[in-house]
Amino acid sequence: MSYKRDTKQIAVKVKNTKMHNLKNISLSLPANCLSIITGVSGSGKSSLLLQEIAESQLQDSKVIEWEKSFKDMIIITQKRPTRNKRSLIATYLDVFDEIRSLFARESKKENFSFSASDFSFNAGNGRCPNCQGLGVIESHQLFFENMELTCPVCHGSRYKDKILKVKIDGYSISDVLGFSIQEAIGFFARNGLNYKPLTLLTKTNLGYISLGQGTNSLSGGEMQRLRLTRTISQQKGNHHLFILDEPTIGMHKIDVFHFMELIQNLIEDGNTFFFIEHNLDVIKQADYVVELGPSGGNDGGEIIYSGEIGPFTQLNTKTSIYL
Ligand SMILES: Nc1ncnc2c1ncn2[C@@H]1O[C@H](COP(=O)(O)OP(=O)(O)OP(=O)(O)O)[C@@H](O)[C@H]1O
Repeated sequence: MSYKRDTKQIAVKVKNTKMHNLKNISLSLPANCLSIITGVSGSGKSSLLLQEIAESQLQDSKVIEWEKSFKDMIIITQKRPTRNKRSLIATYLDVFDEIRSLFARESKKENFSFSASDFSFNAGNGRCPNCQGLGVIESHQLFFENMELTCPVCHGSRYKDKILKVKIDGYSISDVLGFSIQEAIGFFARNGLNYKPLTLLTKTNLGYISLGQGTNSLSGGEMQRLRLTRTISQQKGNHHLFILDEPTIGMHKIDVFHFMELIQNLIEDGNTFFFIEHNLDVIKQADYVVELGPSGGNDGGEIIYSGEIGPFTQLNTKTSIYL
């Protein structure tokens, strides 16, 4: 079923907010559409969307009235969720357990008889004892920041040699962690693993990152797209509200195009998106726009425009003039 866009179908009403620099403003945002909050730096976008609206799910708010109930509200900001060195793309997407079980089954065929936990690099008997499965060791410098050096025992593979002898299609588990997402799809498909989260990731143009890359090494924009992918692949059904903070930051024009295709498809499926966004290619694709301004700080916090995208493109605001 494909949902019809109707900006008159209200998701949330904001009444007289004075959060930070916001000047007692009221507005509403539609359900089942893409709404974009834009405006110059410091105009109050985060105060409105990330604080006033998003935080109303955590506490009662006199200012926020939800007109539509969503199954879930998923807020994805620029903040990194974890600095955990052991969080990899594969573990973050919940696909690593399946890989480990596959290798454990293969080891039995080859009479090694390893268990899935032997293929863990976080614990167990299979990981390299020198680096505890990190593949790197930290070199402590007196005057400089600590440096990470490739582990001299496992040479970065994270595992003991006996674990690396188990191969599928000629690849060890360490080789599989070295696959890019794009390469891993073929391996997953051939071996009956769930490759849906990987194909979804390629739609957000992250097909180039590797399964074994640490999530702490991703940029803010990459991390948001990874979190979006994980959230979508874990969700059953639709009718979710997604709040994203400049998701296309750092993306090339062509990447933005593909990313927006994914977002538009998710809206067709019945989801609602609120973005903070400056990217003109994205703003053009919005159904509904709110521009805050006219400037930052105390000189901001007013509504310059709030309504459908069509009339907005005819105006001469600081944003619409470039559309
Ligand atoms: N916790 C806070 N307490 C007091 N003032 C705040 C707080 N957070 C933000 N502000 C102020 O409110 C104003 C709007 O900030 P906000 O972060 O909402 O702007 P923004 O439009 O999202 O900016 P940017 O595009 O630079 O992220 C700024 O003047 C900011 O200094």
